[in-house]
Amino acid sequence: MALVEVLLGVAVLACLLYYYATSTFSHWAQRGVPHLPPKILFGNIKDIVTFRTLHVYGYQKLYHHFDGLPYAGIYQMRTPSLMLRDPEVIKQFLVKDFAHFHDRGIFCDVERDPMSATLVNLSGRKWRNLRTKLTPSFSAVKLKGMVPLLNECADSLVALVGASAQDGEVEMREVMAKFTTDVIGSCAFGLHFNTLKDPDSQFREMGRRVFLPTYARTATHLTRVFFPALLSVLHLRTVSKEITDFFISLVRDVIQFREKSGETRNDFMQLLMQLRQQEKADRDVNDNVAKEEAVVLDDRLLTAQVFIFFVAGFETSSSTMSFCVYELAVNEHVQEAARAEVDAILAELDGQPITYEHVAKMTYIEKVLLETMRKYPPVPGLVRVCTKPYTVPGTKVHMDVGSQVFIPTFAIQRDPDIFPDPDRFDPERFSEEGRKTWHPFAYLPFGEGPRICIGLRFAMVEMKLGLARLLQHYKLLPSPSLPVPMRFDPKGFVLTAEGGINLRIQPRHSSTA
Ligand code: HEM
Repeated sequence: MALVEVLLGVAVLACLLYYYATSTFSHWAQRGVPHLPPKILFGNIKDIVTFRTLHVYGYQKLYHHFDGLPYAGIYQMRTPSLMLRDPEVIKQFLVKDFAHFHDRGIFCDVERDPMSATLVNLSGRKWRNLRTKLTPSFSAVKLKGMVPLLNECADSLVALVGASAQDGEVEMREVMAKFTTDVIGSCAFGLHFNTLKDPDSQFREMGRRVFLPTYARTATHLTRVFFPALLSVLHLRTVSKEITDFFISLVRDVIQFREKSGETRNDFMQLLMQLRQQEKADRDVNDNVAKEEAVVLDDRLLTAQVFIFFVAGFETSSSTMSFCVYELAVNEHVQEAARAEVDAILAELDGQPITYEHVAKMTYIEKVLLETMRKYPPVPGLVRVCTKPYTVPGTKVHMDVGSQVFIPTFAIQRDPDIFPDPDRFDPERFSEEGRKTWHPFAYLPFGEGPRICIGLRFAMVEMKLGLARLLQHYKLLPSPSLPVPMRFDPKGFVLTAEGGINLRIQPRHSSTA
């Protein structure tokens, strides 16, 4: 009898599990949206979830399965997701109908996971409110003030490349990670330290831990996107307690130091501290913002924003710069053209440090970076959730609140029908003429619409300046061990070159040898 009960229990549990795993699988058929038959538990992304295929290639395969269609339905495990393909449709969702899709649907639990209340994760009015507050910190005027800090970091970059060359070879991924850590440390956290000179700095170590490519981390990211509720049920944190505590105490120390010493600096920390003070003054005068809409820039929220500048800004820029030097090394003519531009600008400066205005003149280097991000978008896909019931224009496809939209950036930017010969590295795709050949919404490395990357301009200045200084001092050549074409690390959530980017470095002037 007991055995029968146990078997019955197991059978009921199995049925419930089966129901849970498949209950969403009629979603696209009911709406008449083209789709592929999903597999139990995995939907259409089994090869991605089981790490048999790198995520970008997995989505690229799905994308091409629906060639010729403006959109298609996919199942990301059991979550139905509308995959947008046509740039005009993408524009419709990201810009014209933004009011229906302003959130990413990412788990955010301020109490348990204080670092989760970031501009990237927040939703609705809270996001809007915070975005409005933070936007002025990224204005051209503010960035201009940060160029001297960037110049200091670029000096260290040049020195580090020279110092780390072993038998003339340097692993550039690590060097670029140190440079962008230094930049964020200086411009966001207001630190006077130098990771480039001190390879074991704790700050760099924390950066390494946040981004260490592991299967577990990729699995947590996937859970966060596709099963946000599970994170909460399992009491999982997106950022470990150790890392959270490190950043909270770091920010607290910097704030206390500045408040006590009266020291100021042209960095994001200062701008956020000013914002906090301004906000406090406004609150004292005017207390009429509805509570649920208000975002009060207290120490926790301030720390979370500085932290997200680090998370969103460090790996993305470092990965772009690494892929960029890779392409410059294997495309010598592009490198020479970029160097000619740098030399001409430096000649104008006659030994003075590079200014914001001179960075703006680096139009060829800009094209090189844009082409790098076409081939290697650091964020290879965009996600939105429906926040207000929606019907896809000109169709009967109805979307409920909470349903997901996915834009496969990597696949679109490597689609040969949009960017012919997509593996060829050609900065001229971004010339005035080149730009006329593709739809602006087919190029999305920074996203688009009101939720576009807030750090776009900062990242471009940082990367242009760093590259210009490298080209000023070194010739970059492929080392014999450099894989051509590029191979990606299968464990990475962000695109990472497998085995690093080893380049041969030839100093142009004896002083940098
Ligand atoms: C090469 C460098 C970078 C790339 C490729 C990049 C890419 C992106 C992308 C694709 C998004 C999502 C946009 C969307 O959903 O439409 C994003 C959002 C964001 N990025 Fe960046 N990013 C870079 C650098 C930075 C830097 C340097 C910072 C800060 C200093 C930063 C801060 C943010 C923030 C806070 C958001 C969330 C914006 C919002 O939801 O309102 N990013 N970025």
